[in-house]
Amino acid sequence: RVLSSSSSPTLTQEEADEVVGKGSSLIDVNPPRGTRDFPPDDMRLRNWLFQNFREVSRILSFEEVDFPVLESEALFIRKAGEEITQQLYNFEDKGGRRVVLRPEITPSLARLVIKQGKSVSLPLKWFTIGQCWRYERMTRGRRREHYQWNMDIFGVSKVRGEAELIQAIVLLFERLGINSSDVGIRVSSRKVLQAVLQMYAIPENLFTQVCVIVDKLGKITREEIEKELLSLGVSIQAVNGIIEVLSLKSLSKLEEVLGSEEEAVSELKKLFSLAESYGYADWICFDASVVRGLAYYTGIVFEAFDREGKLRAICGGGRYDRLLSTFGSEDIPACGFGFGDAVIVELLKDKGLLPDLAHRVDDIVFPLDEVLDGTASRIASSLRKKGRSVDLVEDKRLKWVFKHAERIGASRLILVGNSEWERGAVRVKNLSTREEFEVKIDELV
Ligand SMILES: CC(=O)Nc1cnc2ccccc2c1
Repeated sequence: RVLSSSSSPTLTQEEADEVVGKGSSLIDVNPPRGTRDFPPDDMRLRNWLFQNFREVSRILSFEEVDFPVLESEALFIRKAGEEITQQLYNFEDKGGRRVVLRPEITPSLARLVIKQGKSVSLPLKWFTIGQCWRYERMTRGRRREHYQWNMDIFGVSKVRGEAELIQAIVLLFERLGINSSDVGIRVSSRKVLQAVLQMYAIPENLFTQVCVIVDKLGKITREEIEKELLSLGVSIQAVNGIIEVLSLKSLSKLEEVLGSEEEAVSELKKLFSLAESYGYADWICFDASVVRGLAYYTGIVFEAFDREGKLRAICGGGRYDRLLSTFGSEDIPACGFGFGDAVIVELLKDKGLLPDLAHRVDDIVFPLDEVLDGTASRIASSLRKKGRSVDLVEDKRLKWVFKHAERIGASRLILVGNSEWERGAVRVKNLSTREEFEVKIDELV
């Protein structure tokens, strides 16, 4: 019964295998490769993070929606060479249908908006927190699932949409104790790249693939990027022009290159002006190298990063005005972001901002004599009906009960003893003041 004792630390796989060696048929107790269990401590942290996601969504007056984790594979088949579509967790179900564990949320959102059609009034602002999957060769030992908070606005074509989304992100960081000296938000627009491709007369139909390639700037070498662009038929002059413009970090320099009439420039200037009005201007900076790796972005794109440069992007998003037409529907202007549950926790750890979330209960009820177990149950039940969280403990020595009370942060210890009970009372120990007094049962609240 090695695995049952709760006091021993979790067994390593080797120890568990050793137990198997003793002839018992212990199954592999680990979750599937690349996935996580959430034991109580981890689940408290996750609930704390998700509660903050929900609170910010409420404050921005977004409505919660949800979708199946399982989706039709067709929703995610895209030809732009994105990493996310090359790692689809896809399979054929028993009905011969091609399905996937979704790698992202946005296509499901688009599907529901199309399905709801005329019955939704625009603009609509929806959010969800959902698990997303990828099937990656475990060579990189990376996770195959994570939870993502998504916020999306459909029916707003102006940069007010993106400005609202960025406020949500800033509010979330501030709620977690992160400030603009810890984290910045790089902002650009795919219309910058679009303008550059036009300057070099590169065919429109290469736009999406070029975006996916230049998104890898800083992740793979410049030679690699050049090679992939050249293989698309982009001239070496265009490649150099693209990389030169994408290294711009000043909006006025961009205006010099593209001119103030260029939509990319006017939209970005409007967004930075709105940022001043929202009061989050010190969080954002123009950085033309931001393109994001998803094929369907068409305009403003943004990503939050830690200013120490230690971590991958914390969250990211942008405008995707032409996603619905890729599913055969009328286009509706849209913008949104995804915020994963992994990098943010690394950042909080680095900044010493992880909250101390202990298991807390209000009362422990403990019969000092087993003949009082019925009475103890009655007391526990009446406290629970009043909404108090009660841990009813039996078959334990009093010493253990005191330690347990400390461990779970109980506020009160209610001891049911024969002598008190004869007087219709119980002994109550206040575990923060250490005071102890006798309380008539009908005065116990
Ligand atoms: C840091 C991390 O866990 N990233 C991660 C983990 N799982 C994913 C699954 C699908 C898509 C993106 C994913 C990204």
